[in-house]
Amino acid sequence: MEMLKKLEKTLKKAPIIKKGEYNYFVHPITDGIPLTTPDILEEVVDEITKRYTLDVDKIVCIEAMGIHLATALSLKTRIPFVVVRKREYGLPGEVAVHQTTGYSEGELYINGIKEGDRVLVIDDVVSTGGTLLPVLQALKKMNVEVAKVIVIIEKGEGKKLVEEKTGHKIDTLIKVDIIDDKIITSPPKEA
Ligand SMILES: O=P(O)(O)OC[C@H]1O[C@H](OP(=O)(O)OP(=O)(O)O)[C@H](O)[C@@H]1O
Ligand SMILES: Nc1nc2[nH]cnc2c(=O)[nH]1
Repeated sequence: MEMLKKLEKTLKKAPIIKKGEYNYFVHPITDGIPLTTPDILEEVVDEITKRYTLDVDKIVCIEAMGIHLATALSLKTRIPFVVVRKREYGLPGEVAVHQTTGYSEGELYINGIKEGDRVLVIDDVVSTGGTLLPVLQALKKMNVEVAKVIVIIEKGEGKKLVEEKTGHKIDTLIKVDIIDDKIITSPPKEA
């Protein structure tokens, strides 16, 4: 993980809270607390632009903790971004998506993306896959071309599940395991 020093260092010391039975790590990239420094944001988006060529029309992120990533990436690449919101707008063509995570569930609403758009989907973490999977399935039904899926942190089996169910490769920057209340980081698990 030579390139993602700050991300790795801060993840290793991230606090873990219990949400029911779910072990939830708290980190600036995924929660905006305790402090999201320009350095850590820059390290992440610099690594993304170093590793991947992003020839897409739009960056698609998911509210809430994909928005700062899309913003930083958009400023760097000049590619505009769209937010899949937790709020219904009722705009023509709006598509609702049911999201579930290890600790919550709700609706997400897709606006601003049309058939034929070539997009990058970016999010902060994939854990159960209950957010990314239905979003990718909805975009497929909308005949949107998902050229790339990037998630900063992979945790649990969600990445594998989403790859198997959608056929998309999910590119991640770092893998997190929580074992005996300790955070272990490792390079992404390549399928
Ligand atoms: O793979 P999953 O189990 O779906 O977990 C990943 C999702 O969990 C968080 O979203 P959430 O809506 O919980 O919180 P946020 O509003 O802080 O982004 C995170 O931003 C991911 O979108
Ligand atoms: N910050 C954070 N976000 C999550 N989203 C799904 N799982 C997690 C987690 O463990 N930590």
